[in-house]
Amino acid sequence: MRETAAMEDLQAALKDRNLTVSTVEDKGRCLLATRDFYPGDVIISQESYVCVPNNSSVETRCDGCFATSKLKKCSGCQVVWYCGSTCQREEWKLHRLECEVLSRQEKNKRTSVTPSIRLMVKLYIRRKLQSEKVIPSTATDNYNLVEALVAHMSDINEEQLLLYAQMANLVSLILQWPEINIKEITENFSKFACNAHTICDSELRPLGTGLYPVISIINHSCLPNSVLVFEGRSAVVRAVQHISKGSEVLISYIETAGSTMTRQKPLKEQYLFTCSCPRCVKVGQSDDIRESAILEGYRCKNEKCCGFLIRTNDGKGLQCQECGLVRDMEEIKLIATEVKSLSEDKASKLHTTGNYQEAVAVYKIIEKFQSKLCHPFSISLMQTREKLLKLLMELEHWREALAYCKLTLPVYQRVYPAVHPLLGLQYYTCGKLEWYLGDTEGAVKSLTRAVDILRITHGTNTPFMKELLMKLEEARAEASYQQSSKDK
Ligand SMILES: C[S@@+](CC[C@H](N)C(=O)[O-])C[C@H]1O[C@@H](n2cnc3c(N)ncnc32)[C@H](O)[C@@H]1O
Repeated sequence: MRETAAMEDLQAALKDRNLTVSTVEDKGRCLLATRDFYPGDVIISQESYVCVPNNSSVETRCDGCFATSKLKKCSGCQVVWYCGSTCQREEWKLHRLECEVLSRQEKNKRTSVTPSIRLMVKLYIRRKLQSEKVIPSTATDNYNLVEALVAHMSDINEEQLLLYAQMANLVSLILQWPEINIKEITENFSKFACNAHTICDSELRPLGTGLYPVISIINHSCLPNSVLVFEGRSAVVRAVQHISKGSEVLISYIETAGSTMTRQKPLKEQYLFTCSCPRCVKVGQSDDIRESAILEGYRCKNEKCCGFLIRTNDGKGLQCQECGLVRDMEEIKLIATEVKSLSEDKASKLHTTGNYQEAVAVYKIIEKFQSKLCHPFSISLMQTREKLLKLLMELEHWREALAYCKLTLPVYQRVYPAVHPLLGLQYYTCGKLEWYLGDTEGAVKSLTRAVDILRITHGTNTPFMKELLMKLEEARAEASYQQSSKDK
């Protein structure tokens, strides 16, 4: 009864936004558009029901705004950090109770309060405060919406279930509420796994985790018509394609650059479904096999040939489908083992310990090996170049960074649709580097491309977008000044 009323309230609230919740075979609930939406339109935005920053022993963030500087620990619980009194005050209604329960824990046990445990503790505190009317509830902000989320309890494996049960016990020990239901907390951990969202900044760097129960009604597609971005802690879904009235709103839950098998793995493991979007239904078809071999396979022995390779019938080699040359499997394995050991044992350790110069040297060796091993459009080669780009930017080696950025762009253009935030952000990086290096014409081109994409995915009102638009204006003004000087 209570759920029906909550659902009716939600439908009424969504009606004003030209949306409705429906159900679709094999997917469960879904969000439908009741009018046409166009690229850049905000479909829905929502504040989190609860959220936590990704605090760890190496990095801490403010609980209110996720900032990393000028942080002070809450003097009560010594667990939660704030950047100042504004954030602390805004969070106090909820943190007051949390502070109380965390302070009861022995000091050394407080370190076991991981972000997921905190998220659950906060969920229960918010539910309590809403039921006691200390915090107001609305049609889009109430615990009934959390109750309606899918949990997939019958689909998760024993090991996972045991882990959730142990975590639920810990939450119960922290809260020490007599009415607490461990089975329900276990189920809520399972709900977090397939419904919570990673909160990112405008450049898609992860900051925290949040539960947005209305946004969680949106299903996945590897070729989505919408994108989820965050403005501070608010989740905003924008159309990236024309969505006609009656169509389902779809976002992507995963990194969509990758073969069908690569994409299906996390969807199956974390979200417990087999995707049948227009990209996934092509699995096993010749186009799909070709694309997988290009993105995740090896390059032709002839360095001038861009063909893709398929395993020979005897399994001893890989044959180029363009020129017919066969590459020996043993030779491939040898290089692949070298790359693996360099990446895992050396490069990433150097990177995480801040030895950027040495990390660059090792990643350059890896890149050389991968260039011999992988197809020019290979995703792993692109990821190595992406790491080199980031490291070189840290080291302020702008020219080299730009060269790597330019090498990644053709792969970005191939693996992402024309309007994708990561493609827009890569053009932005390219434009900034060109601008620093005095290539005004190049900067205008790249920044224009970045704006064309990011104004659709990110809107135009955030500080991030305002800065990008200002940079483009400056670059354009400089370009026209240079042109007029040439004309004189
Ligand atoms: C965030 S929820 C989305 C809303 C969900 N359909 C519901 O009924 O609440 C994620 C879950 O929805 C289902 N789902 C999402 N996208 C799907 C898709 N493309 N095909 C099949 N199931 C999907 C899966 O069960 C997944 O674990």
